[in-house]
Amino acid sequence: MLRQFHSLPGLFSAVFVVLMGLTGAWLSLDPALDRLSTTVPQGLSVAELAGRVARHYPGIEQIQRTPSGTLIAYYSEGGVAGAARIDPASGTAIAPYAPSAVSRWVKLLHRSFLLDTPGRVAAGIAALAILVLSVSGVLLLLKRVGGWRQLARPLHGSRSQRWHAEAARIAVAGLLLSALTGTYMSAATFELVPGGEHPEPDFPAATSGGPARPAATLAALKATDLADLHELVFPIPGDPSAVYTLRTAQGDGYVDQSTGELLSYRPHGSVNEAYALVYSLHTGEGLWWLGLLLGLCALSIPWLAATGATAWWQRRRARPRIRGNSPPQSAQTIILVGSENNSTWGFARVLHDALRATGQRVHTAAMNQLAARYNAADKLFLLTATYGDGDAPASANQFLALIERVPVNPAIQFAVLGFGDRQFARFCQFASDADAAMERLGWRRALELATIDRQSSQAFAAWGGRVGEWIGTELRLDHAPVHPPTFKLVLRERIDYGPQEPEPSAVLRFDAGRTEPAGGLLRRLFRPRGLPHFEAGDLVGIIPPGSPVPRFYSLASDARNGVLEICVRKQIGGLCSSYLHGLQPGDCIDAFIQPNPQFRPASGKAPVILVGAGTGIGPLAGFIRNNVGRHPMYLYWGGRDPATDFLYEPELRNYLADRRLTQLHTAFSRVKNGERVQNRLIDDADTLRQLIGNGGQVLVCGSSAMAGSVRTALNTVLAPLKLDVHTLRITGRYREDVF
Ligand SMILES: Cc1cc2nc3c(=O)[nH]c(=O)nc-3n(C[C@H](O)[C@H](O)[C@H](O)COP(=O)(O)O)c2cc1C
Repeated sequence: MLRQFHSLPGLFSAVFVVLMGLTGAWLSLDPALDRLSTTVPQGLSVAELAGRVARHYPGIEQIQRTPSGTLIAYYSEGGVAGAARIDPASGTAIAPYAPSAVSRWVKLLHRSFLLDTPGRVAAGIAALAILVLSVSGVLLLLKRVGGWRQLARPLHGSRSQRWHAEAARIAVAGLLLSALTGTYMSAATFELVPGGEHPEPDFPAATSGGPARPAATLAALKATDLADLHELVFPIPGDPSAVYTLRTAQGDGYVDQSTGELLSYRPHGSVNEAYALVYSLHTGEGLWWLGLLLGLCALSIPWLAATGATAWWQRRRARPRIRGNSPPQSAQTIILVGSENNSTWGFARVLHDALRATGQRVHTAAMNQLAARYNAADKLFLLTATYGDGDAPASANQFLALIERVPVNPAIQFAVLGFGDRQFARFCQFASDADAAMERLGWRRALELATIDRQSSQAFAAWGGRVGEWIGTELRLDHAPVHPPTFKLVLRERIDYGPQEPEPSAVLRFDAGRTEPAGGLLRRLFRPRGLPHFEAGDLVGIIPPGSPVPRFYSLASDARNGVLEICVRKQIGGLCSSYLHGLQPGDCIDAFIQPNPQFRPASGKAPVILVGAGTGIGPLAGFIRNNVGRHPMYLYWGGRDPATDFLYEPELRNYLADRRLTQLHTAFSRVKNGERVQNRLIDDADTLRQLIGNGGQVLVCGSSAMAGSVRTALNTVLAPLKLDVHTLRITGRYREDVF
């Protein structure tokens, strides 16, 4: 909901908002340039200045002082009107005054998109849109990092998400201020709120009528500090009833040209003063440094628009489409889905369509969208995958907290179907947790928890039979697995480790098998032809011959590295790993990319602690390879035997030499006094405490057994800091990619 509240105004107003940001940034330079070309004299009175100017310009009509302190004299000479910027020290001209036509045009563009009144309305709406975007953006950011105190925390997510949030984090205070003041000023233009206009003082009924005396001698002008001056209008020469008009920061009045007395005066009200402050805060006039800061923040708007639109598009593309989705309050059946990589949505869609075909009104949504009430529902299905090491998938990661707060609905009966993979130690653990929570809270169970291993269509159809018995209608659930479109990869290189061993490992490097751009800059700028976008830590899905179900491998390279690299151990009896190990250079495979934005080093300079075992080193090696900023990175890795499976050994030595890797700690289990990676963590406890105490984050990749031992070891290491893995995990500083 909050995300929609952020995305929709952003998408609708993008062009206007970007235009406003760019023009605002341009205009922010004016006060600073003005200030640079102006000397502000201390202790000079308006009388002294007026005297000096009048000496050089006998036909002086008016002196204006801009908020930055620039003095402009308007005069007439031989019947010709002129204007000049004045040096306050001498009263002479510094240069003729001619406001920049470009600045005027940019100001008009900023205020009204050059469209007069309709444009002013549009500009007001654009300012309001920036306000809404800033407020909703801050709320989203806080939700993402876990509260105010975590605001500076490293960010995770896809590249566009991180770039968007990173820029927003820096610029949001400035954007909020500009948007708030801009919205107020627009509202004041249309008299929706009090503005800056103030009533003129009453024109004096009578003047002394005496002869005009030099401005420099007039008491009221002597008593006014130049720093307070807005405008001084000189009397028409030869008219004894004419007066000086004096406008200052505090109020406006008329001054007798003979006695120098202040004849009438009207101080500005607090509303005028507040508006003047709003104006300064928005334009930077009188506060040039603030203007420049706001201008820099405004420059982030095009960047935020581009990265925000990309993130929105990526999310939209990944979103499953459900036909005939009834609103939650009128649906008889509710299907809630827990999914990370979308395949569970495919199963949910089949169930949704089959139930609709029986005449039911069905509502399907993510488990995180659990509603507080379902007025018409009597059936609730939870279809959920499990991720990490028995954790919730992305679309269900708030479900267990949400269900605690929702009142139990006795009219509804529930059934949970878990999707998982028996290769994982905690098979369908999250489905089991969700099922147990429902039961504990008192929801009525219709079917026992059922599980589906590796997206088996047969098991799903069989479960459909049980659902049919429950609802008293035959239900056919025919699920044909749909994968994202695949692309071809050609094996270019393989590096074998321990080929004589029963379970050898190999680093496999693929490319798209097409001509690549010439080397050097071109190659660095453009992705090699044919490879889609991916980053180290994403997953590549490979469908082995003889199975409809893809197997996923963590990527050890970034598309810009020019290859798609994975590190694979051959499992005894493993269909896909045997297939991959059987490939020779030149052989082709079909693959697709599954983004895994959770598993990336966060942005920023905080130390990164990489922990892995076996082929879990793949994505970690990719992170180190791409650590071109030389941020501190520490690798703890466990293998079996340095003679046969020291994966990436030469690369790691190079990375240590060129400082992409700060320290390397290895442990080997199949040597004399063999050790595992968790032993290294305990050995290095002091360093780890220091790194994590300094905001370091931990990324773990490997088997679930190893991940469990690493958690235990790190909990021991962190105990003196009163920290644990759970706390790090909920603040996004502990991430696992477990297989
Ligand atoms: C990184 C990763 C971790 C996984 N962890 C588990 C797990 O702990 N337990 C389990 O039963 N299945 C696990 N799985 C398997 C998924 O739950 C299973 O493939 C599911 O069908 C994916 O559904 P989805 O595409 O809707 O996310 C994992 C899969 C991946 C890629």
